[in-house]
Amino acid sequence: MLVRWGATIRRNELSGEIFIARVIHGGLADRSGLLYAGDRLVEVNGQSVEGLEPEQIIQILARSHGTIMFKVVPISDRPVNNQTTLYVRAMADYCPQQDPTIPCADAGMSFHKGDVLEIVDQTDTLWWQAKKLPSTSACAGLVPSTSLLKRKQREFWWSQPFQPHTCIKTLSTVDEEEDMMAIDDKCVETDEETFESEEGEFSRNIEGIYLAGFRRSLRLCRKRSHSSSQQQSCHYRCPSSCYSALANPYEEVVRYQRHPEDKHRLIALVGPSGVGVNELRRRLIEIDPKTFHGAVPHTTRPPKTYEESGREYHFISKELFENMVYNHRFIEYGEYKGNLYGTSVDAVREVLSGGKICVIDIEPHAIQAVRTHELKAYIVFVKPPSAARMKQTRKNAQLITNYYINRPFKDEDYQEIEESAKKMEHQYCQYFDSVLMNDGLQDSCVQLLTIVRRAQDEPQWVPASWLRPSHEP
Ligand SMILES: Nc1ncnc2c1ncn2[C@@H]1O[C@H](COP(=O)(O)OP(=O)(O)OP(=O)(O)O)[C@@H](O)[C@H]1O
Repeated sequence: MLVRWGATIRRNELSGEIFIARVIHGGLADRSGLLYAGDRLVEVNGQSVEGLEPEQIIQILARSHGTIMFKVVPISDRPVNNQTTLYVRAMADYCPQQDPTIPCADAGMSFHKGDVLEIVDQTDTLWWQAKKLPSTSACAGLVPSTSLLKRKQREFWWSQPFQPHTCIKTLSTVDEEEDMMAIDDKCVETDEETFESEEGEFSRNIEGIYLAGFRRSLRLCRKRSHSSSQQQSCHYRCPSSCYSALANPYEEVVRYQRHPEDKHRLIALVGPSGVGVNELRRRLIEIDPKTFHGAVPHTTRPPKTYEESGREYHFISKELFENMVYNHRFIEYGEYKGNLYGTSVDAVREVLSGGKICVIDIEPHAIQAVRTHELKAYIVFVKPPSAARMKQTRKNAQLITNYYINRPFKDEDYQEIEESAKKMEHQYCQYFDSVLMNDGLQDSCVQLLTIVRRAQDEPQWVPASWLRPSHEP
């Protein structure tokens, strides 16, 4: 292996001859244009390599200074390089140092979930050559091909001891059970009536525009359905994360820039419960309600006297709701106190068709439902600062939990938010287009505005399938 010179060698076990195994794209050998994969190595610096082991040749090279002379017998049919460059997003982590099967660990390139890789050479069916973008290095590194990485993932997966999967937990479900025993009168225990009469802040009417999608019952239904399903298997709850990662270690991506006349991209905020996703979303819409809008959710509960269908909710029958579920019309849905609630693709479409930017918040398992050719969702992960920092900044903040609305934060909440964020990031970071740390609220709002503008107006990597409309998603 001649990494420093940008090539690797192999020994033919039958003939004992040494061949150039591969030339690393952008390396010295490649740039010289003199060495090709398949060339037979005869001499190095005038010394015959006949009968030598590859390791002995490496030692000769290591002792060499200045110019190095290779004498080779060129391969008769030099391959014509007619490959097109492929861009992919890594859906898995890879570390060559931990891979005993890589032909040359030093020539390998590590990557993490979410990294965008430029695949510059796919000649070898097992080992591709790639650069990590943005790249400052001219030289590519070895990465496993799709088929090889899939195989590795499958082997790794099967070698793991069975662990019942625990989905990311909704805030304070266990503590709240205890709280039920000793109701803190500073908090308000949640019941449907309380919620429906306490909607004020969340459905505020500004300049004649309703802030849709902030209803507490909707948020609670999400928490309830989340906590009640924690015993369900991983495959049922989050097929988007574990299983599809096994199936697609790389996702082909292309550069996409929205044409000013195209519909806006959906902005989907994801974050651990309590981190401030709704606060940020609400503030964004309040800053510019003519530009930003939430999606009006659907529910099967009957409307209150002051509610209008299509404003607070789309009020529909259970039968119709179930039909929409059956036809995959919901991005997310759940049940709360016998009523169904959900955010539909149609509700998002309505906002986008009106020329506005639709901003919603979703649970991470719903990310796949918005990563479609039509919605072209831009995913912003809202990340908490450290627990210590949250303790300083969230003194007046209030939580909506399974059992209470507007409960002040406790120390355990900060820890839970921090841990939940770590799990979320670990499991879903490959889908995050931006990460926003919600430290100071003012700052976070400014950052979110910048992120949203960038998402709409600047080129971004998106799944290649989005630009091939016939291949949804
Ligand atoms: N950066 C911040 N600094 C101080 N307080 C904040 C900040 N961000 C949010 N808060 C406050 O924290 C509380 C929880 O925020 P929010 O309701 O937006 O949580 P969430 O992430 O939407 O969680 P959930 O989905 O469980 O309701 C609110 O009182 C909100 O005003």
